[in-house]
Amino acid sequence: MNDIKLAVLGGEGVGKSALIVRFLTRRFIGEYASASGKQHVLAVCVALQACEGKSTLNDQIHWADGFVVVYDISDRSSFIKAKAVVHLIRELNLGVAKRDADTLVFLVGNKQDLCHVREVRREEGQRLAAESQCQFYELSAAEHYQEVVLMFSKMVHNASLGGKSKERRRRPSGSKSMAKLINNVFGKRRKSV
Ligand SMILES: Nc1nc2c(ncn2[C@@H]2O[C@H](COP(=O)(O)OP(=O)(O)OP(=O)(O)O)[C@@H](O)[C@H]2O)c(=O)[nH]1
Repeated sequence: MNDIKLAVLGGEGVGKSALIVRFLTRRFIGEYASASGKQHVLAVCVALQACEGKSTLNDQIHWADGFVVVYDISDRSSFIKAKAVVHLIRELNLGVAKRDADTLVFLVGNKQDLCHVREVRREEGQRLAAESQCQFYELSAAEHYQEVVLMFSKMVHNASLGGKSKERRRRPSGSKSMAKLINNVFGKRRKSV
């Protein structure tokens, strides 16, 4: 079995859990279910209260094979947070595959169904993604099942080609202890599926 570990990052209430639940269960709000198939995907969802320090972030999320940074298009403050996180990931050189720099960090503008109260223009998301060498998605966990699945499937695929999983599997620290560490650092509830 090939384990893929994804860190889903973003401000509070941007829809991190909703996206993960959509991907794993097809439901918008529903029960959590285990992923089946050859690959086991662990998605650790972290709500960022304040911008964490460089070394702290590096110490705590370097284990991830891929990063999904989420903001809510109807909440500008969540975009500012996402921007800070993306910059930090880039500064720390996390999520850089040898093949392509942009394969392992995705910037996701969620809640597209709320575009009538939009605070972040699509172009702003696109620009940030282009500047930071991320892939950009704007979608809705509430309404766009296919797009959510496509986005995560692409990330899982990219991460499985990243080659970091193999190296990491030899490390003594497992995902459970890492998740615990994240909880300590961010001091926030964590959901893992
Ligand atoms: N309209 C709309 N609401 C959404 C969407 N995704 C999530 N929500 C709602 O946004 C709220 C927060 O969603 P969560 O998935 O709990 O967000 P989170 O980022 O995991 O939140 P924290 O655990 O607090 O960090 C819930 O009320 C969801 O129903 C979406 O695509 N559209």
